[in-house]
Amino acid sequence: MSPDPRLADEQHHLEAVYGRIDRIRATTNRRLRETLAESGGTPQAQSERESYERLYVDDLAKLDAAEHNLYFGRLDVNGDGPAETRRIGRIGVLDDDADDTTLLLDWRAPLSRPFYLATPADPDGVRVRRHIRTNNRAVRTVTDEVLDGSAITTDRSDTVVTLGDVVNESALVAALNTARTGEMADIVETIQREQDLIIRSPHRGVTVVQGGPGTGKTAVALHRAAYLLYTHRDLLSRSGVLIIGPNTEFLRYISQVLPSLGETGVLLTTIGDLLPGISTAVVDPPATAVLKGSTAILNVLKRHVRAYQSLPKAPVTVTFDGYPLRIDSSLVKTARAKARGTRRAHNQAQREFLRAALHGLASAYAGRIGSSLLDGSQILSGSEIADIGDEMRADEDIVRAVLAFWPRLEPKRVLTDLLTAPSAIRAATPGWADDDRAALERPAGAPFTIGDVPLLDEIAEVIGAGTAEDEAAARAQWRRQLAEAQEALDILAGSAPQDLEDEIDPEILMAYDLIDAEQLAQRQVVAAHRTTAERAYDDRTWTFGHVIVDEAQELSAMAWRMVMRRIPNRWMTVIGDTAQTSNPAGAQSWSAVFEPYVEKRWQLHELTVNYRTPAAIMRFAGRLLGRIAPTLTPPTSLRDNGIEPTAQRAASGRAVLDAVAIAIDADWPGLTGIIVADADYDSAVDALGDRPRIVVHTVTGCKGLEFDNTVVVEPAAIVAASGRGLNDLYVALTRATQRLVVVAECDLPPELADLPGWQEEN
Ligand SMILES: Nc1ncnc2c1ncn2[C@@H]1O[C@H](COP(=O)(O)OP(=O)(O)OP(=O)(O)O)[C@@H](O)[C@H]1O
Repeated sequence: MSPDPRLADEQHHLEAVYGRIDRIRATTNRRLRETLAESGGTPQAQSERESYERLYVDDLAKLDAAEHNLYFGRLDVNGDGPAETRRIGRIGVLDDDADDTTLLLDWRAPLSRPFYLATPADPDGVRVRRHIRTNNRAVRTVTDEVLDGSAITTDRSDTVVTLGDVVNESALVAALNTARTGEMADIVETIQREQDLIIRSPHRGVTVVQGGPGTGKTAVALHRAAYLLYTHRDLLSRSGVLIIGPNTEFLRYISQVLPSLGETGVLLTTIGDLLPGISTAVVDPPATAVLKGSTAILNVLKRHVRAYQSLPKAPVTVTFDGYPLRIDSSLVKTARAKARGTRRAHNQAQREFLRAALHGLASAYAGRIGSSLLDGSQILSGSEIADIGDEMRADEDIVRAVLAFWPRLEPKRVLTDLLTAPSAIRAATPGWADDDRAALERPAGAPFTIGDVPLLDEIAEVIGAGTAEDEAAARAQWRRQLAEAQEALDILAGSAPQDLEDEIDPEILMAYDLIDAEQLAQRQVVAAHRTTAERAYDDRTWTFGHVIVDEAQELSAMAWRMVMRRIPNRWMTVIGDTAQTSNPAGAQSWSAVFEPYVEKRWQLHELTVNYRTPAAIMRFAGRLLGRIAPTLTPPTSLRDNGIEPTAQRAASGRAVLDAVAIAIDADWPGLTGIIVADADYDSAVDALGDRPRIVVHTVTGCKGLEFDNTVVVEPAAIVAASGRGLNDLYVALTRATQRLVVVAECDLPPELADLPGWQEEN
């Protein structure tokens, strides 16, 4: 058989593309070297150099990341105009010839869209859609789909015709059958119609993507991030895109997808890591999680903060100018009323408290020294009394004594004070049951949990503070940065309808003003060389341009408040499956989550095809869905690989050991995941030792991940371990792309009892 001329044709084009990429790389490398060789200059010049350095390094990283399978698709189009060939790649590439010829169209460009949407029934002008597989800069295969009956089909056996709703079917099946590596791959070559509609959705509010396991929700969310960054580059490169995932293992799993699409600089984080200065993966017990996750905790936090605004039990005496003065309950009460009357956050209102208390002390002092000998009336003027108040402000002892009744607060300290003191909990929870109070309490020295992070964020709001680290950093930098801070304050004064209006005189700035100014200054001036993601990560008050939440069903109501604070424009993509919720404080319905924030202005999209789990496995897993969420339909598996799932009875006490032995002995191709209840995790890891291509996960840790083969250990233990045990089992059973083996010592749930190989005990 003669060589396929299409291969030579595509190879020729591929070489033109890589030739151009190599030239871009050489130029960027040269510029980087030149920038690194420069030194000295003003701080401004240095900062600019750092920006350029970052830009060049980023560009090089993007070229490297997109190198693999850079060119993958081609459309031969004959619409109304002349026939046209469009070549589609992971990133767009223009030639450096006189016409800037398009060598590759970016997959996100509108002209590329028919690659994902065209069908024989609706070809949209496309005559032939071609898939090009390359490896190491060489074209390996070329597959054509002829979409228009008039086209002359090349006489090759790999020509397939699009079937039903599935677009690019042979490439899709090949992608789905590829062995997993433990890192998620992009799906840019085979995005399906229902996925494309979400990825390119123009909706500017909350877009919710609900779909069963394996329906490509995560893939869709990541490609939507890439699409939005491409389409709204100016806006989103300044404000940033935030992706929130369930745990760091999951974030690691998905971390390469965006770089492979030429996008770096998106901030990926978990709820436990979202607040600057704290990082936690510790999970609360279920009863505690429910209490901390519900908005009923808001009043508890507010009451607890108000408890710091205290009254002296006995008068405190301070000395001014040799005269003893009393800080008593009535003086503090008056100052407290003034401070509360500002309706500002605790730390911000401290200034008014101090002013009012010093005014009270100054008046008392004036009463001692300035009363008329004739009638006892005050002979000092109001402004003289104010001057005395100012003098007192310079007296550290007086200020310290006054501020004991309105101390400056810091979120971690406030929360720790609450959770570790039964008396504080009791005072802040009137009407609560003692069991609930006990569930909130934790021993001194215990670490912060994921459920604490939204509480810390909420406290930071209530007291009007960043985290301690922020503030310490801001104070240290303040003197050096006053000039920039002042400039930023002007911006603040000019743009923000905030309650700082009356405080832009630099002479009377308090620490919190300077923090805001400094943060703004950092944003606008000083840190120009840091990426948007880095700046956003360090700043609690950063607001993003777009936020994506994956496994969103796991977020509590309090976690949603924290997320919403970071996205005031509410432009979000939220993906999840309420049937997979394992957090007892997580979501049962999307309307309950979103209506408080956007009322009816959110859109729901459903994905219905399971690209991951073969039909034979889904047959069993789907039965559990009937018990978890009878109204949801299990997704339809795209593939049936002919491998039946099986179950094996383990000997007494040997379920974990048998499961590990099975995984090792079977030596299946690809990646194998052993999924166990939390309590069995350590023994499974010990039994496995260090094995390539076999990993152990807990049911919660495997969320969002997938393996070619899975061994699910002791379903009864998984179900019994939590109130959402059935959901967890459903997640575990749907992780496999090829085969599933269940190993159990106890009886299986009835839905699984007819798994091939399982022996009921007599
Ligand atoms: N159009 C597609 N082309 C190729 N592969 C796809 C496509 N859509 C989904 N996949 C693959 O299917 C698998 C499941 O996708 P993904 O993890 O995004 O699903 P999910 O809905 O987030 O699942 P879960 O809820 O179970 O975590 C992944 O391997 C993904 O790459």
